[in-house]
Amino acid sequence: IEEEVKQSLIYFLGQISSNNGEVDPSWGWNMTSDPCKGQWKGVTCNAQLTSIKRIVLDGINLGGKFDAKSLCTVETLTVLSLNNNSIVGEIPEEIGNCNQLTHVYLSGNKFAGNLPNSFSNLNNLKRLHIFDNSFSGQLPDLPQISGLISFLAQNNQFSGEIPKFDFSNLQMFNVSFNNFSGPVPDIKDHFTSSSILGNPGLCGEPLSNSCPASLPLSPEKKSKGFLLKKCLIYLGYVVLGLVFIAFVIYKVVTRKMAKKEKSHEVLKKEVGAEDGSKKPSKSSTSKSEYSIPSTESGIMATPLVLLTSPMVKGLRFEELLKAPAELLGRGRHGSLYKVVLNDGTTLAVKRIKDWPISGENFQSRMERLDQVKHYNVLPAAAFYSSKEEKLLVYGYQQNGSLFKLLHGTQNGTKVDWDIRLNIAASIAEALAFMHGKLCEDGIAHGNIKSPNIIFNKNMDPCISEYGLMVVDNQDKTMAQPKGRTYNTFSVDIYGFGVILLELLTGKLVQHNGSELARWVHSVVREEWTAEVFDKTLIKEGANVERMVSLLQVALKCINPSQEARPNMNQVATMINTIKDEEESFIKSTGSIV
Ligand SMILES: Nc1ncnc2c1ncn2[C@@H]1O[C@H](COP(=O)(O)OP(=O)(O)OP(=O)(O)O)[C@@H](O)[C@H]1O
Repeated sequence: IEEEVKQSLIYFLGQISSNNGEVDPSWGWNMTSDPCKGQWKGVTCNAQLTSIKRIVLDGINLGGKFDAKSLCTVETLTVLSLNNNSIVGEIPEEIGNCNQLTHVYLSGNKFAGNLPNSFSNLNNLKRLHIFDNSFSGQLPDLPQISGLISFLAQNNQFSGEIPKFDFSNLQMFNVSFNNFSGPVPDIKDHFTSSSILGNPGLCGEPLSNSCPASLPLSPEKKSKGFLLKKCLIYLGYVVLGLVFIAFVIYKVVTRKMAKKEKSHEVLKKEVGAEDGSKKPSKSSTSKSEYSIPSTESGIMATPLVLLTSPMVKGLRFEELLKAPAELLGRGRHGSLYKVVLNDGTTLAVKRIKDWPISGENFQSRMERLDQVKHYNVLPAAAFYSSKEEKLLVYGYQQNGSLFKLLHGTQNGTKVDWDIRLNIAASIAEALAFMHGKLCEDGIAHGNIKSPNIIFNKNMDPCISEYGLMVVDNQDKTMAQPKGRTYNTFSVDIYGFGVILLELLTGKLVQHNGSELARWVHSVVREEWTAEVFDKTLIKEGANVERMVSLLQVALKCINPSQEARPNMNQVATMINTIKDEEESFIKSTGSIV
């Protein structure tokens, strides 16, 4: 664990313990001990002891303030539990930086003020329990967090309307005894009135006081409203007119520019043809023989497009092509190179050939993908596109892939059940998030498999190459009725199901997983289910019931009929339930947390 992280956490504990920053020495939080080796009270880490996952400091008389900035230097924190203390003051906006948090338990304290808006950015959050405090003001946009399954905020002073949660996804919900007002949202199929009681300003079913019918407008108000409406309509016409004029100007200018560029390109081509040494092509001698070979004439039809990652700031295409490159793999769709830049930055560059996608479509696809970020999805840092090839630039991740972890020869690496379940849950969450955000754009991953799950510097799993493949014929799974269009999203779900099978059986995947799927089906049919699981899991004493539950999720995902497969949100919820069961089991046996 980095020194900076330790220092920040010790500061956090000092602030939250009391007002004078003192830390109880018997809790072991000091610079000379390791938070992950059981020496820091209430801290637990991942199985490799490389990153902090949980901080649980319930009922130990903490009476200071909550310093989110120092806490959130721990990027990997998933569980924060500070129930039943006397913590005072507000929760700062910086809590939004702890974006790995899945469980936040702050009940029974003296927290006051608003719940910051940044809470709605915690898109991995599942359980938020803040009851028995003095929070006030309106709630942030919590319904934006699609995976939230439990929200308990009773006995506070929250006001305003109750946000429009998707109550069918919530397992627990309680906002009773606050100052909420307005109509009660439609909870009746999911929760009883006890979830909303004690809010004098609320009205409507299932409460006994019905909401007042909206009052008719007075004539004066009516005419004012009419005038306003008229003004807005005229304003709308003016804006539309302006947009149209701007569009025409834009078209004329871009057409002129395109003409100019074309002639420029032709000129460049001619120069290139005259002077072969200027071509950064395969045969070029000016370049290291290990650099990325280019199949093209060397004319850069389009420049390298840099996305929002700071890693490639100011990088030029020539520099990328000239840098020493090592071929890491040659897949079905292209090759992957490890490239080291002059300043030591290490990149992974994927070169895709013959992708029948127009430059414009490719560009807008990449730009859209750049807007959708998830901690467990590796973002592209830059791209290059020409007719013949596309290059995608990522940060190089040195910790290998899931394929390597499961089937590699790293001697003695123990991939226990806890690690496997956490990998499954993180990937499911990330894929559900991406599917949700990119559903309308029709951009699925297209090639989900264990070599495309790679580990970042914290050893957390990341999905790589999202959206790089438009699914082709070979990727289609079997037994689809003829003429039916393929849904790339459900191809991802099949791919994810095969990854689950790999995690459970430890077996290698061949032929798109169809053989492994057949074998698993045959064993399960014969009711030898336990035979399916990886022997190391059985030896470790992993809970067979929960392994069977995960196997059932896998079998649902690889259902030959696309329509019968669950969507990624449902898959993530099922796996999270298994994980929750595992966590409460661990809690009840007292081994962790
Ligand atoms: N950003 C990265 N950093 C480090 N290693 C990576 C990165 N991206 C992919 N890899 C690893 O490099 C290897 C080769 O990747 P490549 O994309 O060529 O293989 P592939 O995904 O099997 O091919 P294809 O997708 O074309 O079928 C894989 O084992 C993968 O785990």
